[in-house]
Amino acid sequence: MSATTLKTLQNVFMAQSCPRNRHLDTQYRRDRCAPDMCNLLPTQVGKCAWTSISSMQLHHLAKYKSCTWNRKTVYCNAVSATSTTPMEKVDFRKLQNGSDIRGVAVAGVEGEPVNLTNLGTEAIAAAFAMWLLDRKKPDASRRLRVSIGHDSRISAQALQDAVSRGIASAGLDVIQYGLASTPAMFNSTLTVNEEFFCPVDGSIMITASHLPYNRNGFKFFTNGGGLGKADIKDILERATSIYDKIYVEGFENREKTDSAVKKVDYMSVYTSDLVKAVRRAAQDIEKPLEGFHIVVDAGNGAGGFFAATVLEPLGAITTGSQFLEPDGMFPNHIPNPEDKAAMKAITQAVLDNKADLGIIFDTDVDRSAAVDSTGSEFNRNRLIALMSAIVLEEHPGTTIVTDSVTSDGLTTFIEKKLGGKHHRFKRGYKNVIDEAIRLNSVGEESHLAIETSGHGALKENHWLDDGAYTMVKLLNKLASARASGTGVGSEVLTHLVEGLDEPAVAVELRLKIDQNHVDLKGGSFRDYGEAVLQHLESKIDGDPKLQKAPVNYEGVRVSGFGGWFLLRLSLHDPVLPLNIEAANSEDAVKLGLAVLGAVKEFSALDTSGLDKFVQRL
Ligand SMILES: O=P(O)(O)OC[C@H]1O[C@H](O)[C@H](O)[C@@H](O)[C@@H]1O
Repeated sequence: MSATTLKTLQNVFMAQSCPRNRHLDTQYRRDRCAPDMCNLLPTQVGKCAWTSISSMQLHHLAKYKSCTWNRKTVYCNAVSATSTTPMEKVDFRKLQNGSDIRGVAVAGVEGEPVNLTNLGTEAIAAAFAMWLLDRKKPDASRRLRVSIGHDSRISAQALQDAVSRGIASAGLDVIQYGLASTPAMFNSTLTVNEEFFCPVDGSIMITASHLPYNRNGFKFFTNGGGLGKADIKDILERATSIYDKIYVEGFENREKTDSAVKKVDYMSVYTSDLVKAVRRAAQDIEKPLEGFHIVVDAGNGAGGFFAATVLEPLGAITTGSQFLEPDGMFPNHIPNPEDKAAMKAITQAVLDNKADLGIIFDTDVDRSAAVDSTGSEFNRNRLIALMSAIVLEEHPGTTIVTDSVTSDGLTTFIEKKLGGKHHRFKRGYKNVIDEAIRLNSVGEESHLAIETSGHGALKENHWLDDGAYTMVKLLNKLASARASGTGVGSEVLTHLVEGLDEPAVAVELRLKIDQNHVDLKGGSFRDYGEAVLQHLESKIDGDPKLQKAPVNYEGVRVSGFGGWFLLRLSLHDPVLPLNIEAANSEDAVKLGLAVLGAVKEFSALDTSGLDKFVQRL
């Protein structure tokens, strides 16, 4: 049997769907660099220089504009498929997590076997390339190109190589960014800068966001935004076919694919755009944050760049910033603004350093939160309130789209104090962003889509879900207030959220569904969860002290006892998250009891957390 490679397989698929791509792939194979050709001569300016390169290869290289690049930012290396690991069966469907791909990439955690292997990753990347080729045909001047970035996880390098092999196997150009943020990856599909091979046609971020160190995954982008659930399903189906074919035909004689990979310091482009945005907001002052002391906590994720390449060029002092070094074991705290220990760490850093402001990011910098100089958090509803105040100053009356677990006090604040409209939608950053885009398309103006999780996206920033840009909006406010003499320090921000009614009690309890329980009768946890919700709803209908929210897009949201609760299905897990907010513990417990009364007969539901909560009085 002849050796089967991902490349040849890919050619079969491509030849079927796109004959022109087969030509490009042939061309690409001729052009690609053998390992010994990949030493970039540092003295050569303007053009890429190769050692031992044939005139034929040079001819082809010269043909593509993408081979003219800036020596300062580009290096070349080879991606070779050298793994000799036996192939294991992969259930690709299980890797889908909403609009992301997530899996276990590192062995060693009991009960969590690796299901995101290098070979599986190669197949997924090849499948994304095919998906892209179906939507976007390369023109004669260049091949399609895909940028690849990663966060600080310990599996990042191996997966980056595997993704590169998968993309190159389909005949697409690979541009590696190394350590990067998720929003920067999306941004690379929009940037116009040929020196950095931008815009790229597609982009892949290797990240599992705030999940533990052994996980990893992928987010995919085109200039239309992040791929949605249906696209991810499609990619995983394609990956299954690619992988199964190799699995059946054998992989041990697999031909090496020594494709050239370009490496670019794209983060310098992205961060200089952030710096420019703040300067613009402060009447083009070079150092509008001069003298401000701002500490950053990157939680050892990818966000450490923000201190040295955004804040410092703007004049801010960043001493006392912490956990800026990437460390995929996350030794200090989970990089996630929703995590209490993480918020405590940045708050402490602000107080210890007597800083004006603290900024915290999640691992891949699509989420963020802040802390003012007194240690008061701009997180969850308070961050949404602050961002709403800023956006509504710029766009009076606009609609703010949020996730479903936002408080009643936030609605009152946005609508009564700020004069905007609060559209409380579903949980999930993609849901919130897509809803804001939809509202605009039907004539309802919206400029901000933001979640309590710290994900935020603005229309002015291409609906890019960007934790760093969210923080830039706060910096703009600080800088412009000082430039116009209307305020100094983070009081300017604190002042903007005055009047926000915050409940004394706000809890989230996550009730697990045991998927193997007999009560599921072999059905899915989703069906079971829906049955719980339906039952709760019917109980509420008969209770005069409780009122269902007149407009609600997710789960069962109920007002009563001066507070509210929301029980819904988690987007990803076999869990029913329950949020309760009330003015005091007694009322919060009454709300908890109303839920418990309705759900206790569902024996597959673990209500122990709720039991404990209602006994707290
Ligand atoms: O439904 P849950 O389990 O609470 O998770 C919902 C959350 O999942 C992920 O973390 C997404 O990034 C968030 O946008 C979303 O809000």
